Amino acid sequence: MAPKQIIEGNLVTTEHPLAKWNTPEIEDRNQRILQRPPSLKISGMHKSFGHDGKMVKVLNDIDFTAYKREFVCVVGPSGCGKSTLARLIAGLETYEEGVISINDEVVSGPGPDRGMVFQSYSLFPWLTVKKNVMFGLVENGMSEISAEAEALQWIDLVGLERFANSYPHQLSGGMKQRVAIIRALANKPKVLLMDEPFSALDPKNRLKMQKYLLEIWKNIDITIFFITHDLEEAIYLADRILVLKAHPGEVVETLNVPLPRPRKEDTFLSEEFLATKAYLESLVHSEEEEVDMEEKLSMVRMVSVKSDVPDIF
Ligand SMILES: Nc1ncnc2c1ncn2[C@@H]1O[C@H](COP(=O)(O)OP(=O)(O)OP(=O)(O)O)[C@@H](O)[C@H]1O
Repeated sequence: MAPKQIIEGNLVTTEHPLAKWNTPEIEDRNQRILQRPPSLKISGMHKSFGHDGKMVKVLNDIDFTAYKREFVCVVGPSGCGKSTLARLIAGLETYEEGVISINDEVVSGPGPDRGMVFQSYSLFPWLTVKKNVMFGLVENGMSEISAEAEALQWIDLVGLERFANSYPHQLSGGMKQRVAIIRALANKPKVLLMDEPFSALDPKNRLKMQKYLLEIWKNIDITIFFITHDLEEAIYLADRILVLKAHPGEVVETLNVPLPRPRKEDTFLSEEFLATKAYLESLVHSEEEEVDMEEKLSMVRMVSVKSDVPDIF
């Protein structure tokens, strides 16, 4: 969907397709977010990986700033570098050019200012829920007694008090992800990086977890950088959505979500929600079709190289 051109007299301006949903209240909220101190800053960042002896650029000139207590979702076609971006911010990968900083401190490796939650439940299976949450606290020098008291408060917050002494295999997927979230949050990171954390859950539990996360986020001082394939999830959760394209991964748009908060279940049915989804689909899926076509063409090229195998299709 291209921005609409508006012609007034001799003046030609372009209006964003979602402009009509950007009410003064939403604009005001967005402006207030942009005035907060930057929490995560990515400037001129480039990342390449070696493939078949050649370096292939995966992320190209990424510039993005997330502000304190902002909820940012990242969407884009498969392979556009979403997970790589999360790993770079986490300090698990190195990059060739540019700078990533958290609260003005340059990232040079993993650190306690960033918490991580991934799709696979990364809990220690040999530790109880309580010990899993206590783990990082004790590692960071807290006494066992204080860490236990702190862990129990977090466990309470997500309604798992009855399961404090259970092991991960005794929990449902949603419960495990709640533990993974509080385990990351207990260390009081500035930024919580979440890579498709709910994609293994069924739709009902996924919605429940999205609500939990919004509730937790509302109550603590944390910036969330959340990667998802699910456009509805991104719209429901985010203040802003970072849209990437693939080959190489580049920023297509940073979209202010034109939806008021608090968001409820009927948010999913609102006109502005549906308009935002249609707009994002036009950005992400046209990209995906292009990628598919490129893959199909390269397969055609592969089979068309003089083959002795008879064509059976
Ligand atoms: N360690 C690695 N070594 C080589 N190439 C890699 C490595 N990690 C990622 N890539 C490549 O980088 C590109 C981006 O991968 P990445 O997993 O970041 O994309 P994504 O957008 O998260 O994909 P998806 O949505 O399918 O999870 C892909 O082409 C992938 O093959």
